[in-house]
Amino acid sequence: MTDSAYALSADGLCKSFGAVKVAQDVSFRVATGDALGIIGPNGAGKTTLFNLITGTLKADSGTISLYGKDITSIDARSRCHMGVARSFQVPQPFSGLTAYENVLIAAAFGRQVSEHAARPHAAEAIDRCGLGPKSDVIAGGLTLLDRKRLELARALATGPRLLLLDEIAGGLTEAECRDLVALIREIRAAGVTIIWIEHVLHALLSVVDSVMVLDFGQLIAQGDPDMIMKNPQVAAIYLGLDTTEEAHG
Ligand SMILES: Nc1ncnc2c1ncn2[C@@H]1O[C@H](COP(=O)(O)OP(=O)(O)OP(=O)(O)O)[C@@H](O)[C@H]1O
Repeated sequence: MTDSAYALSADGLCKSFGAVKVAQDVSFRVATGDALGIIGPNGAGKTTLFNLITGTLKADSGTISLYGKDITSIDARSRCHMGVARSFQVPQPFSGLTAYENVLIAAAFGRQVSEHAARPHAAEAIDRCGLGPKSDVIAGGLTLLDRKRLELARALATGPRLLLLDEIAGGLTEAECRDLVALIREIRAAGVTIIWIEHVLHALLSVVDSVMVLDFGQLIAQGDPDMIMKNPQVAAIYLGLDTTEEAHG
């Protein structure tokens, strides 16, 4: 595949906070239209990787390309305008504004258009995420599921080509989780490339084409979800299971 066939290419990303290495020579690619899952224990560096991709953090070394274009030295705002959007692990709406106003601001900012021109995009994102009946509700008063939907709606309103989801299923009931998975599938089917960090494995595995595993900032495995979940190193590190012969012996 040519470089531009990849929505995202990361090569040799390194990032440290003082002595703590949170990204250690991380390299991976996501083909356009694919969905990649990222798993790993708490503190493995997953969210940091998102911050490096969105540009809110600068890598110490390594490069990031979006559709074949090197964006390593491009700032976060420009990356957003180029089609990179994210949801946050803890929803971060403007809590005093309505759901619609939150999405409208995202649409105007992400698309670099006037408030007037942003309105149809905001309305579409609100509807797509099932927030139509709640559009006039103050964001701070929304339920957890609706705040997660609002996170998605705000990201979608920017018109993303690459959508980064950070633990969006956490804290939801089974039924809410199913709704969210259906919505993410729809977004993906519309051609948006997805990278999804998630601890709720059954939700993640029902959507993604491949999974990569981070531990202490290192990419320790990547590939087909079934193969990854059977990988003894992944079981030992991620699930805390000892799968060695001795453990069974
Ligand atoms: N801005 C920062 N300054 C210093 N240390 C940081 C900063 N951001 C993250 N860290 C540290 O980097 C490590 C990786 O954090 P990160 O949030 O990327 O992990 P994570 O895999 O997303 O974890 P979780 O699953 O708990 O969300 C942690 O030890 C964290 O405390």
